[in-house]
Amino acid sequence: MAVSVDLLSNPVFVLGSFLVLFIFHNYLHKQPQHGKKYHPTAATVLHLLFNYDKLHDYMTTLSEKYKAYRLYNPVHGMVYTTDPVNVEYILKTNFKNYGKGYYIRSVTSDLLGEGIFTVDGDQWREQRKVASQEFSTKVLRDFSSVTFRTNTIKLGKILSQAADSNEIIDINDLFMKLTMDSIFKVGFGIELDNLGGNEEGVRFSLAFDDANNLTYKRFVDPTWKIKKFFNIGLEAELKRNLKIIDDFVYKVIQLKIEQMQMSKDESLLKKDDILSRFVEVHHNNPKYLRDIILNFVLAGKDPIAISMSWLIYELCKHPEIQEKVAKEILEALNVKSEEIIDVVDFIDRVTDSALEKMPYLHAALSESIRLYPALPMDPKVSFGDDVLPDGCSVKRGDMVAYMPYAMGRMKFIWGDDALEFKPERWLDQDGRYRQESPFKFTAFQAGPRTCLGREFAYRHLKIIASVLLGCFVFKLSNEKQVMSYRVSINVHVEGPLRVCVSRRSGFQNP
Ligand code: HEM
Repeated sequence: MAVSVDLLSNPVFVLGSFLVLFIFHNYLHKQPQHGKKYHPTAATVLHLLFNYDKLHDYMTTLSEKYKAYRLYNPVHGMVYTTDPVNVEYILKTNFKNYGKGYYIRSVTSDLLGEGIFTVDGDQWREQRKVASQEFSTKVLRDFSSVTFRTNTIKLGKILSQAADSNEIIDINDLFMKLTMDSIFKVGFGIELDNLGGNEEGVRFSLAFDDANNLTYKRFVDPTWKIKKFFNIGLEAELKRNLKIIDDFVYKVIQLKIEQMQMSKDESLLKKDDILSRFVEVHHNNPKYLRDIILNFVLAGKDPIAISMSWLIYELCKHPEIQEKVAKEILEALNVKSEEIIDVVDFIDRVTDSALEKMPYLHAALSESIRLYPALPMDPKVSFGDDVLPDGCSVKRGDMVAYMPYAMGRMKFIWGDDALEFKPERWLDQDGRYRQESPFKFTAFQAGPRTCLGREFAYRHLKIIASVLLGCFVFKLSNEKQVMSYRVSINVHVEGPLRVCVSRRSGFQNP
């Protein structure tokens, strides 16, 4: 056993074996197989490991050559596509044939259990039904808006102090804390207070982020199961993080169950948060509640923080666009240039109807999500043999992934200016926001499994952005800084995003 683990850790052995298999595989696939056609094999799964730090740019480069291609993997076939026609087929037309399957579930289930992100079939349908009902309730809408407003005020105050003291701040770190606090409050009715520096909250958040990254690494490491078995390397690290996460989450669940059981007067018990409503029905199943919590945190926290960070980064790189966004916000909120206002007064004006008068902000958000989609690559498993609309075959058990990150950079989809940050591409001649086909703009997925939180996400992004951009001007502390991303389940900003903030005229100390 020890010998095989040593060999698996030896890059020369692993690379050599792959090269031999790769050449053999290429030879086989060049032979006609009962008239079937397969996508060209562009590289091997090991190339993903070697290019891990710039994984999505690497996949984009391959996508510039082929709209769909295979990566050689001895375990199962891997097909990657940026072709909207294939994407529509996988996500909608033949939805039944493509799902998470055993492979994706086995990679993600230590972290996400049997939550909505890992299951298929009836299990998925049931959870989707309950979650859709939750998302459509007025209670959730109102409670989440209040929570995001309250936490945005906290963030506004931190930025005010930074503006007064000319302090450089890491806005990415603040967004991660803001969204963790907000999602925890909406999901579980608990003040985590990451923004205020609560130690336990910060510890949980770090463990969650690390577990998220380590889980993603499994997709490119064919030896992860062996490492898990021997509890070595990254798998040992993942196990430590999962323990921190589980200890914390089970404590939250226990507390919630006790609170609900102790409350004598049912009518006084507040059940605004999502966990309270699930506890009513599933209080005997803490594992199920744990999975719901973690899937909800994964769904809601990172995508909002990430989208805000990339938006601020792009607006720092394009100060003229930042001014245009701010002008629209101030007009929509009816803030006069001579008016003196603080963050609390400001947020009172950010009503739903005011947010609807901000199509340019909406466009700027879509533009940064197009270029930096929270989920850069989304793999599905083919449940049966199939032929994609481009005429190429996939076999039962093959993984077929569409790639929102690479798709956002394809000239054949967005035109020659695909790489430019240009909110105008989302507006019609009259300046009204124009929806794109979900099979071209795939950041929220599409078809029956489309993101359930899309409307929720835009509303919260617009609340945060309208307050921050209406009250402050942002600049990169180092204007030459070029941000890169960290590879994980979500496409995070790599490292700190250091910015300087100054007040807009008329905006005063709260
Ligand atoms: C910019 C923000 C967001 C983006 C880009 C985004 C993107 C996505 C994507 C790509 C999926 C499909 C994932 C998969 O294949 O497993 C998804 C699913 C989902 N999203 Fe979002 N999301 C965002 C925000 C949110 C928020 C804030 C929530 C809720 C709080 C949410 C709730 C969900 C849920 C419940 C699903 C699972 C749908 C299903 O499998 O039926 N999302 N989202």
